[in-house]
Amino acid sequence: MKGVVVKSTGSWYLVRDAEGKLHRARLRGKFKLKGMKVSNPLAVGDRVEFDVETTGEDTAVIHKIEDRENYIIRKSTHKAEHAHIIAANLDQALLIATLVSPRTSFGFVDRFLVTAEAYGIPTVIVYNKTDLYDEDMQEYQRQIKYLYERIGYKTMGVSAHSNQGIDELRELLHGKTTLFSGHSGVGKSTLINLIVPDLDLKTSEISGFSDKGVHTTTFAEMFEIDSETFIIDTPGIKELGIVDIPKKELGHFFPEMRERLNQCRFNDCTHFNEPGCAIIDAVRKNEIALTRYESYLSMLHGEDNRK
Ligand SMILES: Nc1nc2c(ncn2[C@@H]2O[C@H](COP(=O)(O)OP(=O)(O)OP(=O)(O)O)[C@@H](O)[C@H]2O)c(=O)[nH]1
Ligand SMILES: [Zn+2]
Repeated sequence: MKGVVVKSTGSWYLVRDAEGKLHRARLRGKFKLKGMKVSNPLAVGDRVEFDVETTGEDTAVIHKIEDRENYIIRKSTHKAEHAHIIAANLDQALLIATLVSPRTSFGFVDRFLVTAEAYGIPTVIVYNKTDLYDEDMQEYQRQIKYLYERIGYKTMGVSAHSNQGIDELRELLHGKTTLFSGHSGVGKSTLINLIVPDLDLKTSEISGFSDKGVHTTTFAEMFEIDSETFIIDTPGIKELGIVDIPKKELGHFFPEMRERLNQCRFNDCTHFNEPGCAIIDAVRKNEIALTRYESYLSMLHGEDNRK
């Protein structure tokens, strides 16, 4: 039978078959993945082939993993040189952000978008909590929308509290497997609860304490909206995992820079202070947003502005 992994604890898996039935499964023997050092052979979203049998508590045995269209990884907590696959075969990622309580920085948004570009995952930026935005903030949000849509990222405003934009959000998800990401407190759980029927995710009141270390053992999970629409939630993982991008390639992951890279005087231009740089020129002419260029420089210089 064929199925999709909807939950992975590392030792056993929950697999959804084509009819929507769930099977508790384990992996047959040892699996080696081509060319990758990973601490977990199988992740949420993986498409597998399995046999139904009864072996103790488990009712299925997975014997084949299909090649992944894409995947996101983080460094393994166990072995430094190993990667841990968080989720696989994503159609899109939603970056949930807010302008207030807590405000999401451009640095975080841009870093997320760069990682998504590197993984090849289309991203939509969703500003939640619009019910809290006053007129100035609404205007600010329109500017942000313009800024990001100009470079190809769909941006929308929603409110889980007043239901604004929720129908449009449902439409966006339909027929796709979508990863929900964003800082703690932006309203991921509240939105997922609103969208997935019969689900009761714990939503937390924002406290003054940071959640360092609390979530580190939680695993990604896939929720079914209907037979062809799924949401993947990654508790405690605010970013899109890790990618190592060489400095001289960083510009390729900014769409508005990508299209201008061949216009720089020097082939190996880092767009920092080189003469004849088409990127710096475009920033001066306001064709590239200053906040985007600032995010680029901060990533180029290895600053961590994820906070
Ligand atoms: N005003 C307003 N508050 C919201 C909205 N959506 C969520 N909240 C509140 O924001 C707080 C955090 O929401 P959660 O859904 O727990 O946020 P989360 O992103 O899942 O946070 P973690 O579980 O820590 O990752 C809660 O108090 C929610 O009630 C909204 O649209 N408007
Ligand atoms: Zn340049």
